[in-house]
Amino acid sequence: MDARDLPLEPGELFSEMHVVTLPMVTRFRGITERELMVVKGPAGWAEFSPFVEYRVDEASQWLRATVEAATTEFPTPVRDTVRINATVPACPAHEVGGILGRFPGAEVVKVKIAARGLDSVEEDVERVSAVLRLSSARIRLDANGAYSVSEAVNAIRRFTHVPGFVERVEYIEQPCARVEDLVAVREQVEGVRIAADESIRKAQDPLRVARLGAADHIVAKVQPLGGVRAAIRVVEQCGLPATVSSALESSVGLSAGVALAASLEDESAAGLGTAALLSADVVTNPLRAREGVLPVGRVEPSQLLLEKHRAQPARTEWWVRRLRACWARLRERRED
Ligand SMILES: O=C(O)CCC(=O)c1ccccc1C(=O)O
Ligand SMILES: [Mg+2]
Repeated sequence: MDARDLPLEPGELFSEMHVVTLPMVTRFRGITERELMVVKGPAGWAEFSPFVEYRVDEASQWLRATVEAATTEFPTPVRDTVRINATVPACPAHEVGGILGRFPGAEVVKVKIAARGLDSVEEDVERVSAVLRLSSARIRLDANGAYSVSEAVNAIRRFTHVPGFVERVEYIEQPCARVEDLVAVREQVEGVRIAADESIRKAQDPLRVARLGAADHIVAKVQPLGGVRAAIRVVEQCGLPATVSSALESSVGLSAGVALAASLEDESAAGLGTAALLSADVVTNPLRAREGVLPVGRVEPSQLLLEKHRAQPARTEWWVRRLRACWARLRERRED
């Protein structure tokens, strides 16, 4: 469904709307609980879960993905399972073994780094060393844009001294926030590929990364890019290899990510194993990888779990207001 065809109110399209608070196994991205909304539309269940600090402008883009999932079938997949990467938060090195144990069979591990910029580089090196020691997987790092150009160059140099790193690294995701800085890092660092995440999903113009030669690889996320089809277009137009990744969604949102990953011609282990970082979900059989792969297909929340994890009334009201504000924003823009 196109924004121009949206009915006046979300309640006219969605027959059910639920807000839940899901506890997490470990702190990730500064949070220990994931608050999100799931809705039921004519084509099935869909998730609406922009992070709580996002404003209407950014959050309404995520709502496009929700509307797509609730009203249309996903594109025909080209494979029926999707390989995932393990995701290691910026945790102390001694926790790495426990985290890796939650992702059996993953052949790639993504490690969060730079929680405090270059100040955390020693802890980051410890964590990366632990990953390389405890698994034989390939490795990806994600700095979430925390470094300046010179900090990125220095940090990357430190990582390349860790035994096994150079041989096993796939890429470093978003070392710096600005696209121009990614270009500079890419020019100054040899032998380590650069991936763009925020520069794709938070950009007015996601194709700028490819035009300026700011990355070797991109990360594609369904909700921030406005849906599975919109994400496929971004990947095609960028012309760069792409990794599909989650926004720390429930299994409902993850299943849309799996639909995207299963639609792309080239497969790259997806960051969609993050149900393993939640200690509860809205479906009875969470989308947890077995032998490193996830199945393609829709999922159905359990009314019991929706009830069990229902958010506090004030938080539910906040989400319903947010949904309506984003809905109004999409309808306003329907002439675009
Ligand atoms: O890609 C993964 O392995 C997991 C998902 C992930 O890292 C993530 C999850 C929520 C918000 C941002 C990010 C990110 O890639 O920066
Ligand atoms: Mg990232």
